[in-house]
Amino acid sequence: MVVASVDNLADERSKAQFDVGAMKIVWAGSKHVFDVTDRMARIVASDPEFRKDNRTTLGRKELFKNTLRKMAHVVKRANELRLTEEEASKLRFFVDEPGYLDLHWGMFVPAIKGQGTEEQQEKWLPLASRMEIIGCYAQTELGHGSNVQGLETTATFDPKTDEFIIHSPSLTSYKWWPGGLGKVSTHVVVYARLVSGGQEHGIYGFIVQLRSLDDHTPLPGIIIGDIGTKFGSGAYNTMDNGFVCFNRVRIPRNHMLMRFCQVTREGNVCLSDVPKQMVYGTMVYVRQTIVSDASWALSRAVCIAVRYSAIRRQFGSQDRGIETQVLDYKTQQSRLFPLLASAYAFRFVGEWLKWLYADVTERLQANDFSTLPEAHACTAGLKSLTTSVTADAIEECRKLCGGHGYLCSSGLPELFAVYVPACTYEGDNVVLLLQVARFLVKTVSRLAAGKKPVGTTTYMGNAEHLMQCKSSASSPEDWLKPSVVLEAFEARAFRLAVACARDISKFSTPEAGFAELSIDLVEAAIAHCEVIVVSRFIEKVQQDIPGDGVKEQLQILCFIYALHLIHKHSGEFLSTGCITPEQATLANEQLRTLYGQVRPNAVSLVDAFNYTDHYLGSALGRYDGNVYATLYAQALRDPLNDTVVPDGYEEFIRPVLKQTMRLSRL
Ligand SMILES: CC/C=C\C/C=C\C/C=C\C/C=C/C(=O)SCCNC(=O)CCNC(=O)[C@H](O)C(C)(C)COP(=O)(O)OP(=O)(O)OC[C@H]1O[C@@H](n2cnc3c(N)ncnc32)[C@H](O)[C@@H]1OP(=O)(O)O
Ligand SMILES: Cc1cc2nc3c(=O)[nH]c(=O)nc-3n(C[C@H](O)[C@H](O)[C@H](O)COP(=O)(O)OP(=O)(O)OC[C@H]3O[C@@H](n4cnc5c(N)ncnc54)[C@H](O)[C@@H]3O)c2cc1C
Repeated sequence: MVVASVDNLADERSKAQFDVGAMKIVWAGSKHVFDVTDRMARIVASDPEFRKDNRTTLGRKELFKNTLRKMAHVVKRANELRLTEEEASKLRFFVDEPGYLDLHWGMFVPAIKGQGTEEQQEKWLPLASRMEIIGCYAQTELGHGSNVQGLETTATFDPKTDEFIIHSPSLTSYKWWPGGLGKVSTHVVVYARLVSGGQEHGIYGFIVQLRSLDDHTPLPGIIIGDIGTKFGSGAYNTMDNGFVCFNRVRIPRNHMLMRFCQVTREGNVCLSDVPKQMVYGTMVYVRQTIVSDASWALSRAVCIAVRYSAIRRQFGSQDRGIETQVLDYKTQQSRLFPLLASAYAFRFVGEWLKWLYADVTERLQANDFSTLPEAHACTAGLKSLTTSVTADAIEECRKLCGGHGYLCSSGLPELFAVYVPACTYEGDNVVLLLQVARFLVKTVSRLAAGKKPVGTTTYMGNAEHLMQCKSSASSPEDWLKPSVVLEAFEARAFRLAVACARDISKFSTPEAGFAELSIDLVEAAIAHCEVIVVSRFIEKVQQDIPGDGVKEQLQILCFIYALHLIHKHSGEFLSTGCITPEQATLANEQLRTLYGQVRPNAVSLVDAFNYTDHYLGSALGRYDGNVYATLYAQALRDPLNDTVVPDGYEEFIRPVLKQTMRLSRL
C-alpha cells in the first residue's frame, strides 16, 4: 500500500510537460530570491527547535511559552548566521508561527520608518533593530476598529511639562487586539486623538513604553493583558493579542511621530503640506504585504490538496482492481484547478503590487501625492479580494481531502484558523471594498467631467466602447484570446461601476445613495479588482519566460483563472450584456478542455512552490506521497493514545458499564 502511494507521485512527476526547476524560479520571482528562500526553508526544516507538529495538542500557556522559545531561537540563529534583513524575514516566515516578531518587524518598525521624522528614526530604529526594545502597533480599540476616526484614546499636550498625556477615557477606548501587546512588547505605537490648546487635531501615532526594561512589569498607569483564546487549536493562539488601558500616562513631546504633523514646544500644531491620509501609511504598506502572503497560504493548501488527490483513489475499478485517482474526477478538477490558478494569479499580482507600492513611495518622497488614492484603492481592494478567496479556498481544500482533511494532521484546519482573520485584520474586507467603490464612483464622475483615468482605471477611458461592446467569442478557442477575455472583464466592471454612479445620483445625497447601494458597490469593486488580477496575469504570460513549457503552463493557468471567474460571476457578465448565454457555454467548454491540459502537470505545478514537508506540515501533502503510513504514525502519537485504557476509565466508564450491566440483568 505504501509503495503504491509513493509510485503515484513519482508517476505524476514523470508526466510533467514543463521544466519544474525553471517554474520554481518564476514562482520565487528571481534566482536570487529562490536561493535565499530555499536556504532559509531548509535551515528551519532541519532544526528540531522549530518542530511544529505538536502545536494543536498544547494548552494555551504551554503553546505560548513554546512560541517565545522559538522566537528567541529565531533571533539567536539570525545573529549567529549573520542573516541579512531579507534572509531573516524568510527565516521567520518558514518558522510558520504567529508571534510578536511579526508585529515588531511588520508594523512597529514600518510605522516609525513611515511616520517618524529623521531624528526619531535615528533614535528608535537602531534600538528596534538590535531588539533592545520590542514593539507593536495599537490602533484598534474595544469599541472601534474599522472606523479609525472614531478612536477614543486621547493624547493631550501639556505645555507645562512638554509632555503628552495618553489616556483611555472609557472601557470602549481600551486598545484591544494588537498582536504582541498582551505579554511581550516593551513599546507600542499607539494611535490617539491629538488634543492641544483644548482643540482636537485628528488621529496620530505616539510611541509609548509599556513595560520596564528591567523586570518587564507594566509601567505606572498601564493596565495590560491578553484578550483571550482565539479560534482553532494552536493557530493564532501562539500570539498574545492584547488589551491596554492608559491612565493619564505621560510621554515626552518628541514621542509623537511627527513626520506629517508637528506639535511645537508651545503646543502649536503644524500640519505638513501633505494629505492627512499619510498617517494611514502603515496600513497601506501592510495590506500590500498581505496580498503576497495570500499566495503563500493559498498555494500551501492547494499543494496539500493536489498531492493528496493524486494519491487518493475511490471507485472506478472492475473486480477490485486499481481504483481511480480522485484527481481524475472532473468535479475534483473543477474545484481544485481554479484554486491552483488563483495561487499563481495572486503571486503575480502580489509582485506587481510590491512594484506599485515602491513606485508610490518614491513619488511621495518627491512630494507627488497624485497616485496615493490609486495605491490606497489597489492595496485595499486586492487585500480584500485575495484574503477572502484564500480563506474560502483553504476550506475548499479541506473538503477536497475528504474526511482526512478534517484531521489536524492534514495541516488544513490549523492553516484555516491561522489564515481566516486576514479577512478582518488590516481592515475588514467589506469595509475595504467600499473604499474601492468610493474611488471607482469618483473616477466615473471625473470621466463625465472629461478627466482621463490613469493607472488601473485607464481602461475606463475607453468608456464608449466598454458600454456598447458585445463579445466576439464564437468558439471555445476564442476564449483563449487575451483581448476577448480582457474586454469582457473590463466591460463588466465598467458597466457595474457606471450603474452604481448613475443610481447614486438618484438619491437626495451621495452619502444616502452610497449607503443604500452598498451591496452593488461591493460587487462593482470586486469586478474592478478582478480586472487588475486578470490583466496582470495576462501581462505576465505575454512576457518572455525561460524554461521548457513554462510559459505554456502559465497560459493555461491564466485562462483557467479568467474563465472560472466568468463562470462564477456569469450572472453579472450576462445581466450587463457583456456576453451571451451561448458565449458563457463556450467559455465553460474551453474551461473543461483546460482542466484536461493541467491534469498531467498538476503535481509538478505544486512542486514548483518548492515547499518543504516542514513548512507544509501535512500528512496528506508530503512530497513522497506516503500518506497513509504517516496518518497512522501521527494518530499513534496523539496524547489520547499515550495509554491503551484512557484516563477517566475508572471514574467515568466503569461506573456506566456497571450500571448498564445492572439494568440489563433486571
Ligand atoms: C510584513 C509583515 C506583515 C504584517 C504583520 C504581521 C501580521 C499581520 C497580522 C495582524 C496585524 C494586524 C494589524 C491591524 O489590524 S492594525 C489595524 C488596522 N485597521 C484598519 O485597517 C482600519 C480600517 N479603517 C480604515 O482604514 C479607515 O478608517 C477607512 C479607510 C475605512 C475610513 O477612513 P476615514 O474615516 O478617514 O474616512 P473616509 O471618508 O472613508 O476617507 C477619507 C479619504 O481618505 C482616503 N483614504 C482612506 N484610507 C486611506 C489610506 N490608507 N491611504 C490613502 N487614502 C486613504 C479615502 O479614499 C478618502 O479619500 P477621498 O474619497 O478622496 O476623500
Ligand atoms: C487576529 C487579529 C489580529 C489583529 N491585530 C491587530 C493589531 O496588531 N493592531 C491593531 O490595532 N488591530 C489589530 N486587529 C484588529 C483589526 O484591525 C480589526 O478587528 C479590524 O480592523 C476590523 O475592525 P472591527 O473589529 O472594528 O470590525 P467592525 O467594523 O466592528 O466589523 C463588524 C462588521 O461590521 C461591518 N461593517 C463595519 N463598518 C461598516 C460599514 N461602514 N459598512 C458596511 N459594513 C460595515 C463589517 O463588514 C463587519 O461585518 C487584529 C484583529 C485580528 C482578528
